[in-house]
Amino acid sequence: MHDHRSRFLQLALRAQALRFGEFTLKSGRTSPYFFNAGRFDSGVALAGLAGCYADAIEAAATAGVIGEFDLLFGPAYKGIPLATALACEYARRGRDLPVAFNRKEAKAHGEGGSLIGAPLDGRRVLIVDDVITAGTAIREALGIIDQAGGSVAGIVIALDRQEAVDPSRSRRSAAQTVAIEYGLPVVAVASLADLLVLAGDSSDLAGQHERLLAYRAEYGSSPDA
Ligand SMILES: O=P(O)(O)OC[C@H]1O[C@H](OP(=O)(O)OP(=O)(O)O)[C@H](O)[C@@H]1O
Ligand SMILES: O=C(O)c1cc(=O)[nH]c(=O)[nH]1
Repeated sequence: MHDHRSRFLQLALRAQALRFGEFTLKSGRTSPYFFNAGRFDSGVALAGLAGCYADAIEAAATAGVIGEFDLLFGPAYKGIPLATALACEYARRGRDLPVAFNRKEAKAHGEGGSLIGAPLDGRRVLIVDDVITAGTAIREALGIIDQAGGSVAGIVIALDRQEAVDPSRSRRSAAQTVAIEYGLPVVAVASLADLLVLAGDSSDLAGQHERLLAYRAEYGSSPDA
């Protein structure tokens, strides 16, 4: 497993951002695990997470999976601190990248509108979000960026849950669907497959491994779908 993958999963477990139990997802599915990026709730935790994103992007760029981008966009809400922390990480690595994000409810006074930060017009935008399940949040972000005159260079997320959008019809995940439909690279720091490897190797997570496997058997995507 790539260093940034296992480092991210360990950080997420330590921050209790990765939890096991019974959780209702935005899609309505009941999941035995949940990734809550909001638990990266201190400067040190966010800096560690941002380092994992930056390393995953660098690995994808080296592999030729992702091209040039010149703005980071974080979809509300959890994408906002993630894109901001990643911009700070890039600054630490010597690159000053513009950053922008949206409001879920447009503001009617002051500067108004629903976009905050650097203008998107004419920019090659990298979307920075936490997790992809059914792809609803990512599709919304694609629409926002298009409307604002930006072009999307790719999407980076912390965790690809690798779930089939509609398992009764196909085993294609939301990440695969977005990649095919929009021709965009989707880079994940880690995926359900990585979590399964970790859970399979860890005596602490032995009890979770079976439940994760059962969930994947029911909803999991297939790499060649
Ligand atoms: O792929 P999807 O099925 O859309 O699910 C994943 C999205 O769901 C959550 O966002 P949510 O809209 O709950 O908002 P939040 O960032 O405000 O928590 C999460 O932060 C992802 O963005
Ligand atoms: O599908 C979701 O709604 C979802 C899954 C997950 O692991 N984390 C999250 O914030 N949302």
